[in-house]
Amino acid sequence: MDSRTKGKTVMEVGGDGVAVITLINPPVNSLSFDVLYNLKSNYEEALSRNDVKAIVITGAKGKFSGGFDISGFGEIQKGTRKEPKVGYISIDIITDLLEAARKPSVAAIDGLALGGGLELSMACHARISTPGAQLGLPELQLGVIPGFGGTQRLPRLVGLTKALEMILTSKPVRAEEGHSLGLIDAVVPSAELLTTARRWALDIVERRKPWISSLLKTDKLPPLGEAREILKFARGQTRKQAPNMKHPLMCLDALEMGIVSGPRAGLEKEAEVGSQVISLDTTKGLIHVFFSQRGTAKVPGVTDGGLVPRKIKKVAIIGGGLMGSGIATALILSNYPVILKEVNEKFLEAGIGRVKANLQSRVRKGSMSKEKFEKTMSLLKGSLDYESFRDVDMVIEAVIENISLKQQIFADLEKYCPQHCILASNTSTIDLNKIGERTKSQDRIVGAHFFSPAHVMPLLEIVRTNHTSAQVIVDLLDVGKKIKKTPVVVGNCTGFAVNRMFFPYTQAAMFLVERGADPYLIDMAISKFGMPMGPFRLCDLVGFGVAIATATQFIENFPERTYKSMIIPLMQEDKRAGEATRKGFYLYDDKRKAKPDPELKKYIEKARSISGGNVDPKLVKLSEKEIIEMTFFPVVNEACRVFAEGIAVKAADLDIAAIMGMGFPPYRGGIMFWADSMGSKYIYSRLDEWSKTYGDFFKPCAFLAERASKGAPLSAPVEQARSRL
Ligand SMILES: CCCCC[C@H](O)CC(=O)SCCNC(=O)CCNC(=O)[C@H](O)C(C)(C)COP(=O)(O)OP(=O)(O)OC[C@H]1O[C@@H](n2cnc3c(N)ncnc32)[C@H](O)[C@@H]1OP(=O)(O)O
Ligand SMILES: NC(=O)c1ccc[n+]([C@@H]2O[C@H](COP(=O)([O-])OP(=O)(O)OC[C@H]3O[C@@H](n4cnc5c(N)ncnc54)[C@H](O)[C@@H]3O)[C@@H](O)[C@H]2O)c1
Repeated sequence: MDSRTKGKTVMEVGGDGVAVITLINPPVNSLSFDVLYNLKSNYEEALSRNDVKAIVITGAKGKFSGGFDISGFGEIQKGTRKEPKVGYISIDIITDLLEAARKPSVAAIDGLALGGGLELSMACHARISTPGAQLGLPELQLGVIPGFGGTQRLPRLVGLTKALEMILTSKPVRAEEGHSLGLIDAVVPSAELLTTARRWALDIVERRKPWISSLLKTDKLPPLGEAREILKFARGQTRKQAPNMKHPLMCLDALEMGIVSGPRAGLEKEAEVGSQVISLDTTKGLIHVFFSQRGTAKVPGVTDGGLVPRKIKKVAIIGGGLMGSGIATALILSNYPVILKEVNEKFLEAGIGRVKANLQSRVRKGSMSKEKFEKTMSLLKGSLDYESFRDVDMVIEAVIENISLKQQIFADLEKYCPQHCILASNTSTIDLNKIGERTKSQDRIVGAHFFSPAHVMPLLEIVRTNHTSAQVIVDLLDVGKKIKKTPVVVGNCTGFAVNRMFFPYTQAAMFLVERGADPYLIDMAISKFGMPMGPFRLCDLVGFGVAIATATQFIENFPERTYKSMIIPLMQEDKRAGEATRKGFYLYDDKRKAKPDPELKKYIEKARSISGGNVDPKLVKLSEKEIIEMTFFPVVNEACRVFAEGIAVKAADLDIAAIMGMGFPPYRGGIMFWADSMGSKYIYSRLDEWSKTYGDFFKPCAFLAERASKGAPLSAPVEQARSRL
């Protein structure tokens, strides 16, 4: 393959008169422009050759195609590649050359056919797949729309309702379901895939099998009135679920056009809006997230040294509380045998009970069978001592946040665990060097910071100290992948990356209400921005005990930039400690529904008199934009410090950490990506102005000041920015 080209297709013509065109672009045979243009020329050749009667399209190495090459969108967005004429690939090549050809084609699908991959196969005259193949149109999740005819062909093959479900949820179906839906014509074992597809193609030529153009099918489409009602409902749901995104509605426009005005008009509309969505900010954010998420496991100096992850056969967890039970659940769900250690029978039983409850909720929802539940639970063993730790490969400590207790535990672990055993802590704030102070095992001590609930939240912060060995990080990255977490490797400091970046978020919100802003309007503005909930609702959910313990760490470690509000401690004194006590910033009913509490005013006023601050008329009437800036720019400021100190290797890691650890809206691309969309100069100038009026909590850090002075992006690598400065 030419090193400048990205992928290719090859064509082989058999003695049976079938031309097999294979898509080759590892690792997922994505459809780069090179692959698509090669496919076109192979196709033209196949159509012009007298020895070719029919065509089979397949993918190399057990994968049909993962869709259009996503990096192509980035090239178009950056202007490094000119977008082809609107509709050129979808109409000129896929529809007019391929689907309308005089010779039939069959798609032979192994592994996956996603996005453009499935769309290409839907333009073929039949689809044969192997069992378990994944078929889907996940484009909306990337901020784009199916742009190779998927909005037109999928409803015609599987019906409008199912097509909408597949497109709007981005969820693929398996081959077996695809077969029952009419998307797949036959499911055959892998070894028979190509022979069956060839025979099928020749059968179409001989008219033993129907020659079907998906685009011209109408039998699965509902009558027009009904279709309009279905689309109206889908639009309503989409507006509710994705209020800040335009592309899902634009996708529905293309679907509707095809149903109302016919498939050709639909294809044209799809091509038009498909081209428009590429330049939306939300699309840029989502594509950045796609690559950043896959980049977190690439750690310079760690994963590029040829180290192979060691096999972790057995894991021990110390502490079966909220976190320990969640971590145990995540591990046994991925088939790791786990020992759970607790202080006494009662706590052990409670811990195992929590794991059981986590799994039972899956059984209740129908996502886990009773047999699988029993089998999974059988991987968990309880223990009250360290005897069974003698053959474990990894320990994760998850006891209460108490430094001397953790130090004692690590000293014990050194005695009982084998020498190769990884010693991990789930601490949220404590310096790992201190935890390991009483051991000689610094090279195998690492942070495995899960987020609550640990079996649900997708992020795993892997915290390395200056002594943690690269092998231990590689091992933990592998465990993270196996338990389906996105790992982010960060350095050791108070709060690591996520908690440290986000500590100013709640503090900014407390500051604003003490100066007269309405807490419920703040929560509303932040939810509208796309966070799962606002800072006050979040404090209620986390509980004031945890909130105070965490705030104390930041007050101790970063006193010069911590806003010390008494609102939460005052409420806690009155035994309102958040949702668990049914009273916090909100009042909670039996169904845990939150409602504002007029009593809250009393605590705010008292806190204000303690801090000595005054109501500021400007802050009473903040616009939504101002609320967002005053709560998130301090977060950006702290993220800059985290990046400048090398706690995160790449700014993109902080984006993923913010999205997966705090629920920052993915379509905004993450905290640093979002900040760069506004520019370092602007953020610096706002923080600088507020710090002059309201104090050092808002003071921009040196890194931000430096980048702003040169107009450099915050996310540029640290060295590169230095050399530009
Ligand atoms: C004018 C243009 C119109 C275009 C119209 C068209 O309708 C648009 C599309 O088709 S958009 C693409 C739709 N496809 C997808 O969204 C699939 C995205 N990929 C995935 O979901 C997964 O990668 C997977 C299920 C295909 C494989 O998952 P797995 O866990 O096995 O592996 P990774 O996710 O780690 O991926 C391995 C490497 O492959 C790269 N990659 C995957 N898909 C694509 C792609 N479509 N384009 C480019 N690159 C892709 C991924 O980045 C990984 O790369 P590394 O460098 O990290 O190894
Ligand atoms: N709660 C969160 O949201 C959260 C999130 C991330 C990390 N963390 C961290 O995880 C750790 C645990 O937090 P949690 O919320 O699960 O606490 P928790 O109080 O729910 O559970 C701690 C458990 O540890 C047990 N324990 C205490 N000493 C022990 C010992 N010597 N041997 C075995 N078990 C012992 C206790 O009996 C208790 O069941 C803390 O370090 C915390 O900072 C918490």
